[in-house]
Amino acid sequence: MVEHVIELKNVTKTFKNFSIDSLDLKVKQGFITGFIGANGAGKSTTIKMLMNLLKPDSGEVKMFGLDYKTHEKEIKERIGFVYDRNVFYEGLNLKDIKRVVGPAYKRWDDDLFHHYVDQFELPLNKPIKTFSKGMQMKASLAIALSHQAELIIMDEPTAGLDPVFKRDLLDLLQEIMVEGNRTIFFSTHHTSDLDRIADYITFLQSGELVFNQSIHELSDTFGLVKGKTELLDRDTKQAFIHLRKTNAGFEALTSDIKQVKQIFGESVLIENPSLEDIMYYVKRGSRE
Ligand SMILES: Nc1ncnc2c1ncn2[C@@H]1O[C@H](COP(=O)(O)OP(=O)(O)OP(=O)(O)O)[C@@H](O)[C@H]1O
Repeated sequence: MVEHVIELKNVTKTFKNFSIDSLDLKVKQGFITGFIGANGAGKSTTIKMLMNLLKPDSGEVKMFGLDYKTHEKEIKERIGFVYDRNVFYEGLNLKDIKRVVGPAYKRWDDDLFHHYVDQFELPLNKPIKTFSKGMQMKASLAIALSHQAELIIMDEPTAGLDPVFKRDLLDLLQEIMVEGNRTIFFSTHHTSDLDRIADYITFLQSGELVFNQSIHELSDTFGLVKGKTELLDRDTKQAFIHLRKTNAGFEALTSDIKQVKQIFGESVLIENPSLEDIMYYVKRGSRE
């Protein structure tokens, strides 16, 4: 069994006004990894390369240790790609989909399909095109689970969902992790989703990987530092990715709590930043 279900090595993809440059990324098997980054950071482009919907200009994409060039069918069998825009014929209902899609997968299980359709409270006889966004997401997830996908890849699954439905979906994702060695990799702008369920966070900015770390490692390294403005000078400022002045003094992000403790001792307050704080300060810091 491979430890990393996704492995990108030196992946480069260049568009006219954007590029992903030498991206190295490993996603661990058996965990939920959240994929974050501002609009246009390259998340969808990366996900498309994982799905072989887009080919890198150079570099290597390995899924389950396998290459699309030689093992496309096997890889696709093992991945469930979940999105709201259903690629299946929109006029079809779930019963038709079972008939059409099921036989395409070696490990398709009709009983499982009915189990999830029941659990997700989806109608079997209504055309998919009449489904709400949330229902389409669930339908897509039911199909992925019915062919027993080991890796579930989702591009912004919670976008546009109401808070109750969203929570429902996140609970579901957590539930399906209990069964076996599944891996979930999904992009989102809702960092609170990740505080709730993610084990690892992959953060992309302008096509570059900022970090790919466990939530625990993040809270060990990143700190939100608050203190009096008098503490700041050219040297001490170096400890921060970015800082902003507030009415009360300054607030700044560090990726090296130890160093901040050495420099400032007890004179500053160090809090645990939210993912949103980290994204905000890293983005601002990169503009300096
Ligand atoms: N086929 C393409 N041709 C040219 N440029 C493209 C193409 N696809 C994506 N881009 C550009 O690549 C950049 C990254 O887009 P991408 O959709 O991967 O970002 P994202 O992180 O998913 O953004 P969002 O969070 O807004 O969905 C954008 O500037 C986009 O305009």
